[in-house]
Amino acid sequence: MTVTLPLVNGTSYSTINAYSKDLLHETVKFYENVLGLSSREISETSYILSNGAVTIKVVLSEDSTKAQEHSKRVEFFSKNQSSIDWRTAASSATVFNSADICSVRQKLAASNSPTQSFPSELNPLLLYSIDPLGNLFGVTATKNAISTKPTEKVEESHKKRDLTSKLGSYTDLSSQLATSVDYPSLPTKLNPNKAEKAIAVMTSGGDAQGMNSCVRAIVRSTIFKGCRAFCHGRLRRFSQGGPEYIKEVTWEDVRGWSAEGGTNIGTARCLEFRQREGRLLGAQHLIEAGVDALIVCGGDGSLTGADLFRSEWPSLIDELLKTKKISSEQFNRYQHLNICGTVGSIDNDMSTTDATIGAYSALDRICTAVDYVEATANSHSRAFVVEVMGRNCGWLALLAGIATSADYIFIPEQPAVAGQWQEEMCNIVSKHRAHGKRTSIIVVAEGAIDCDLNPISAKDVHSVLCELGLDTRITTLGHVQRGGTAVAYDRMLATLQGVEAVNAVLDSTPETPSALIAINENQITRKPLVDSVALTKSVADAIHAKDFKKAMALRDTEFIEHFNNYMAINVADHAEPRLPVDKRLKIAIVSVGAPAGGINSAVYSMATYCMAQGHKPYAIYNGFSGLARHESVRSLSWKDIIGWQSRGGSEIGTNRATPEEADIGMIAYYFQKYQFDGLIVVGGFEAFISLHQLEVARDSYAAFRIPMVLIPATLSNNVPATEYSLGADTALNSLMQYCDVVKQSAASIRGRAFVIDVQGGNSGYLATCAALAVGAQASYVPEEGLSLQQLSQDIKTLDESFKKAQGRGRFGKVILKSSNASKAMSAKQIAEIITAEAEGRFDAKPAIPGHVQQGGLPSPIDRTRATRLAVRAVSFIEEQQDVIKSARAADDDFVYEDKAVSATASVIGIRGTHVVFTPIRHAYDFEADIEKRMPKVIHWQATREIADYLVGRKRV
Ligand SMILES: Nc1ncnc2c1ncn2[C@@H]1O[C@H](COP(=O)(O)OP(=O)(O)OP(=O)(O)O)[C@@H](O)[C@H]1O
Ligand SMILES: O=P(O)(O)OC[C@H]1O[C@](O)(CO)[C@@H](O)[C@@H]1O
Ligand SMILES: [Mg+2]
Repeated sequence: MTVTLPLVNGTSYSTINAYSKDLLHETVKFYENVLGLSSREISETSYILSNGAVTIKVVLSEDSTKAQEHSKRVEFFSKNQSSIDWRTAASSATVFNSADICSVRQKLAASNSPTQSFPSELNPLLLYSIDPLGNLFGVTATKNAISTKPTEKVEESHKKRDLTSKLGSYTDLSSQLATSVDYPSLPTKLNPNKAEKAIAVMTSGGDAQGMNSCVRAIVRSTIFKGCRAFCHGRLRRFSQGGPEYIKEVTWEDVRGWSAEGGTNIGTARCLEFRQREGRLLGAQHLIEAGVDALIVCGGDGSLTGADLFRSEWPSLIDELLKTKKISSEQFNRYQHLNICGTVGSIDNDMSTTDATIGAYSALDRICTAVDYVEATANSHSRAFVVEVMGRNCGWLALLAGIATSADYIFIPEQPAVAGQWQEEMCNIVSKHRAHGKRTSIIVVAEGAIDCDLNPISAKDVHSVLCELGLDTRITTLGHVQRGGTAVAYDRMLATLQGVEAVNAVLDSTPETPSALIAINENQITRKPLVDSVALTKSVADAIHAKDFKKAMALRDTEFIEHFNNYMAINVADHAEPRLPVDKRLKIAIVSVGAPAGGINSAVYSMATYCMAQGHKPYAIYNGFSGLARHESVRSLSWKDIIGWQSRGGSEIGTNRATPEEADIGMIAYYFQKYQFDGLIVVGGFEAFISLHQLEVARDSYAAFRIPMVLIPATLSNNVPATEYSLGADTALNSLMQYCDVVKQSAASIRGRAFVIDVQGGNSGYLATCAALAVGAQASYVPEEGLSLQQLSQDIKTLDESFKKAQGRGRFGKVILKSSNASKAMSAKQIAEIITAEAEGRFDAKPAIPGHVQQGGLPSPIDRTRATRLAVRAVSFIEEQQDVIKSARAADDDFVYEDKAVSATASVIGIRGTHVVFTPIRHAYDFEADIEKRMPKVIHWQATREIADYLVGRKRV
């Protein structure tokens, strides 16, 4: 089945891309859940965005009768489309809208419905519709009518994906059909007043790394969309100064800002704004400066203020009119305050978003500091109490605790029991010492309290440890945590959120609730500002009311998951295991492929979590060939893995050989010998192939009839069934730092560009993300290839840009070229072509970071994600025991084809807003391009468009 949906003019590429993916996913789910086709009966799924249309393709297997019948059904329906005429309507209206669906309904009802000649289970046919806001609807066509409500399943998935808050109002389809109301027009680029719109950005509260990227993205996106950009330059405060402090800014003003720490437009905490008079003055200044929309980048406090400002706006302008501070024209024009929030704060304390801009950079500073402190602590066998920021939120302390495998943490959400924490902490520290650890690291959040709300300070903890007899020091990290430049994640988050904030204010109507731009797992989302503020406040209220259970529940689910993981792995091998003896397993871990940041963290977390549960963890050293040749299996003890959480490379070695290459028979023999109950494979595409080989080999080798999970880990980020692989973030940071350095060198020379060769096999992920993070002039990736026309266009753009530079700094340029983007042209050759074409006006040099991209120490993101995925993988192995056991009971007759059994070998991945397990068989058969060693669907495609337009790159 192929469905082609024409794109709406002006709908952002990222929206369409994201929803095409959802649509494809829904289609497959529909086939599986509604029509009962198994994944094996669906032989191909893909979507293509081209020529102003998205084409969703689902090919059903020819050898399935059910599938054939369904195909006939679709074919019949397709043939009747011309008489129904909805496709014509769709192409003129450019969407399937309510009117089109109405017309299908009427015409189908009037016609002799074709459905009656088909078995009843094939009756439902789902029509999909994407409205101009990107909402996805499903409609069921049955014998006599088209049900006007989205099917239950689609409705459920609506709820799950939280489209309502993501994209503004979701109007029930049935009411739309009944009244035939038209969808609101898409305003982003079509807004007739766009040229008149003045969009201002301000940063507020404590500074945070990444705020500059956010401002840069807002300014450039605003200008790109044909509006005027303003910054509250030296204003520094909402209500201080006059309109003269709100300055118009140009494209060039924000050049190079992504690589700078802090916020260049200044920030402050403004007491006056907490009072109505302060907000009144703020309103007056905005109106006098002619600002139509305001984007605030700040923390929970700033956004609380912004929300209050929004709610008070009508009364503020009333008063300004009455007191003649503004004219009646101004009053009429500025009736509605168009305001939007992006969350910039190192504290990560805003509800409804997983991360705030700056939080991961601050975490990076903390982890680096603790890694440094570890070395001196180890030398003296000392204890260190490390105090971290976070105000009333324990996120930084919790994540730092996981990432550095700290011995104990204090966070406000889970206060220590007054009078008891001393003994508990000493107990754990002593046990760790007894097990051979020479250092003790205690992380204390600055807002740490006990359950009576008494603050617990670093000094309090220090005294207790001294009493225990430990040579103890305090390190207060302070503002170092807000220092330095942003990590890649924050630059990307800030950039994508800045772009989305501009879209949100342009989409906004007086009826639209003000948006907060959030991120949930990997997806940029919009949430109603008012709800986010209220939820954030309720966490503080709950803590204040000593309702810590509620406070914890109100933090996002990821926070709770991190907390539980920390608690579990921290008592590994010391406390009584959680599971009864008969539930305890032997679980092995093996690394396959190239080293990647986070592999050690995954092994550490897997092993410690296994110990906490009562399982026995085994490491297979040096990949499958190590096992086949040298029986390199060792059970891991707590002492073996001290410090692994934060180490780079792979302590258990790694090897590219797949089981078949290594000797699958020998591997089965050793699996049998050690009686493994579960296997975790960590690695990239070879690991993916390996897991598939093991699953297929279950047919012949009983030893593989155990639950098996792949934790994707590769800097290429090319493993199917996940949008994210461990190691990609570490690599991205290494590459980004490298780019910053050469960019600075290029800027000093004035007229120079560097062409940087980027690793990643056939995947353009690294080059694409690095381009976004550093503001590269262009990136060439294998998915697109490199045409001479595009190169020539990029040289022209470079030329224009250097002309504008007129010898000023900040104009250092980099071009990123994935090694496999072109076999014909290397980075060196491209640099030579650019130099020759420039005829002396500027030059270009190649730069090859090579294996530096594998990174040194794993980034905090890779460490903490590794922990999360490893704990989930072990839980999966536990949960799947019963399924596999009952299948195994049949022995020779192992139910190989059974869907549930085949799903016991899965890839754990992050997809959209969820951590999901995808059966390896499904991922291999339908989601992988084995020849290219790539997933079929490229999820980062949309960011390429953004990266391009933010540097003014033109596509040919
Ligand atoms: N309840 C409120 N009412 C009005 N304005 C507020 C309120 N809370 C905060 N603000 C405004 O926002 C500013 C910044 O708030 P705050 O100091 O809490 O920082 P933040 O935005 O939370 O950032 P961070 O916590 O990262 O430093 C305050 O100085 C004040 O101007
Ligand atoms: O910038 P100041 O006034 O020192 O404030 C420090 C506070 O700001 C933050 O760094 C950000 O909110 C907090 O973690 C810390 O409590
Ligand atoms: Mg705050």
